[in-house]
Amino acid sequence: MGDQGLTLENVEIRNGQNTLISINTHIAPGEVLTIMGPSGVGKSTLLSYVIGNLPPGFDAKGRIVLDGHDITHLPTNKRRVGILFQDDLLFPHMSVGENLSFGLHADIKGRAVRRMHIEAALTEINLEGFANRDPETLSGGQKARVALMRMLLSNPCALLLDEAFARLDTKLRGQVRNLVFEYARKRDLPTLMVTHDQADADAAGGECIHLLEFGKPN
Ligand SMILES: Nc1ncnc2c1ncn2[C@@H]1O[C@H](COP(=O)(O)OP(=O)(O)OP(=O)(O)O)[C@@H](O)[C@H]1O
Repeated sequence: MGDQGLTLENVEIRNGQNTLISINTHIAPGEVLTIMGPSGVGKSTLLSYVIGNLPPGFDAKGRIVLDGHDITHLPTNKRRVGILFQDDLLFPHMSVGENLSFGLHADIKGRAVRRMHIEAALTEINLEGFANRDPETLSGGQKARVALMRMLLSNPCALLLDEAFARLDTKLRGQVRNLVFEYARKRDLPTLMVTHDQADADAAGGECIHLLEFGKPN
């Protein structure tokens, strides 16, 4: 068994001739690494490399190692990396329970067993009895909690946050952020957060890397 946590080993992402990002770092279980920097510097592209979904036109070098396993060449669905985006909308044509079921790991089989997991998950986020609700009838905070839980139900071993709180108003932002960090700590998930908001970085409390225009950390 290798080191626990998420390692980006000499990762370099290029867009044609330009080096966009160059990073070499390790995030221990339960810790948050924040990445900040100007728009277009390549923050989201880095996260897409970590989940195995680099857009066409980019090249990347370097290894991604999760809990001692080299996941660099694994398909996205085998990486055990969860991601939350700012536009993490719930599927509107599905109930809250069906949305959660979408996240629930495929290894969990049987209708009754899956329903039990979903009920437990709803209780955990204080939304007991919400399984049949239409997501459109939920408040912003409730939707954010369901989106978080949908992602956690896939049992990720690392967490990525791509401006995940950007659309929430200040008060809600703080609450949802605290909840996400609480889960990350509780489940010992190494967390890589991209944000423009210093308050997110402050709340995370861990290391913060500021990327400059050409992707070089200062
Ligand atoms: N799918 C794509 N195809 C081609 N170029 C892309 C694609 N996605 C992003 N880019 C370009 O790659 C560069 C990095 O984009 P990226 O979204 O990673 O930046 P970012 O730092 O996350 O920016 P922001 O803070 O605005 O979200 C930008 O110049 C962008 O225009």
